[in-house]
Amino acid sequence: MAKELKQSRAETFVLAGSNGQNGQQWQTGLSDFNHPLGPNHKSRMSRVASDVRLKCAAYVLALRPWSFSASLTPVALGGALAYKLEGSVDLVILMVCAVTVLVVHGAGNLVNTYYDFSKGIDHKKSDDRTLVDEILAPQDVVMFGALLYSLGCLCATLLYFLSTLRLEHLALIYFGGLSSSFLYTGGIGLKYVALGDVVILITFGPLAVMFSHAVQVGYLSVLPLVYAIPLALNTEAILHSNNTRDMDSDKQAGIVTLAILIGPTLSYVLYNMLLFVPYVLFCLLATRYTISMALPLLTLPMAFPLEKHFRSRCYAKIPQKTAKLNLLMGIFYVFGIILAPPGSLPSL
Ligand SMILES: CC(C)=CCC/C(C)=C/CC/C(C)=C/CC/C(C)=C/COP(=O)(O)OP(=O)(O)O
Ligand SMILES: Cc1cc(O)c2ccccc2c1O
Repeated sequence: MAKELKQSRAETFVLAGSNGQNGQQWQTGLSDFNHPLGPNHKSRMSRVASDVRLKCAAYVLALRPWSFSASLTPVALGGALAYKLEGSVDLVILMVCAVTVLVVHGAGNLVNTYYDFSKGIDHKKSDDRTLVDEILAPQDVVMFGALLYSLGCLCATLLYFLSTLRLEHLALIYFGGLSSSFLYTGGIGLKYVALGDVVILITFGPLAVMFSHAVQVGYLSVLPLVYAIPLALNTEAILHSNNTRDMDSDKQAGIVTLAILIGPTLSYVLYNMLLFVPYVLFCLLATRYTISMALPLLTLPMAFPLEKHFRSRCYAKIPQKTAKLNLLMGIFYVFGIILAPPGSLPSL
């Protein structure tokens, strides 16, 4: 009985997100009576189909796709740099690289879901309630995570055959990204000892941009590391707002994050720095090198309301809203690089 209740709660939760599917299900149910093999056959089929759909929706929700901009924009940036500074971009490599990074990021989110739940950090009011609300079982999350890591390794192997990058360099960056995604909450759990911010700054910034650039051009370069800085700072703003929001519950659970260490006032100062320093960098690039670097400044009007919400401690949807800003800033940054006149961008 309790199990049925939980399942129906999970179904309601998932269906609530699937715009207007209910009406369609009603229609399917009525047409069951006209099925040649009898009403039960079709209704069982449609129940199985709807179960599969619900399960798939639950898996997608568990990945927390709102955060995917954080891994897609550095891949696009690495590709744009390769195109602009080296004159080449292979769209197949770009796509495979995007899938590789996305899949490792998704797996990292699942590892985070599993360990936060097993350590009692996620609770009824948490953002991530996949396991708390029993939408999926812990074993489902483990299996899905393992599947994504395997898919990531398959994609990395494909990249080895598509790109001229040396195996040792490809493996170094790929397994660096993979182990960061696991160790963020798994194993030693870097997030729980205030090192999560460093992991995010490195993996979603220099590492991912360098990976995307290297598979395009076939060698490692320090240039992508420099270009990654503005975007990495903005991505870290997503995590820092997340950790500031969760400060009290994280403290209660006995873990330490940077937000807990510095307290709410300095957290506000840090959030502002992470939010606005990239704009200062874009201003410098636009005035000293090329005006196309001013394109990301178009997102500035989105940043001010975020600062205001943070100041008034309305943290509720700040990580998701910062992720939206991150996506737009990344897109404009990439276009700024693509549209820059030849030879106008800073190179080392
Ligand atoms: C270079 C290559 C090949 C891959 C890099 C791929 C990436 C970007 C991996 C990073 C994976 C990673 C560290 C994921 C963790 C994601 C994360 C920050 C989850 C949020 O954790 P919490 O701070 O617990 O947030 P919630 O409170 O919302 O659960
Ligand atoms: C779920 C989640 C939550 C976050 O706060 C993130 C912040 C930066 C990068 C990725 C993030 C993420 O995947």
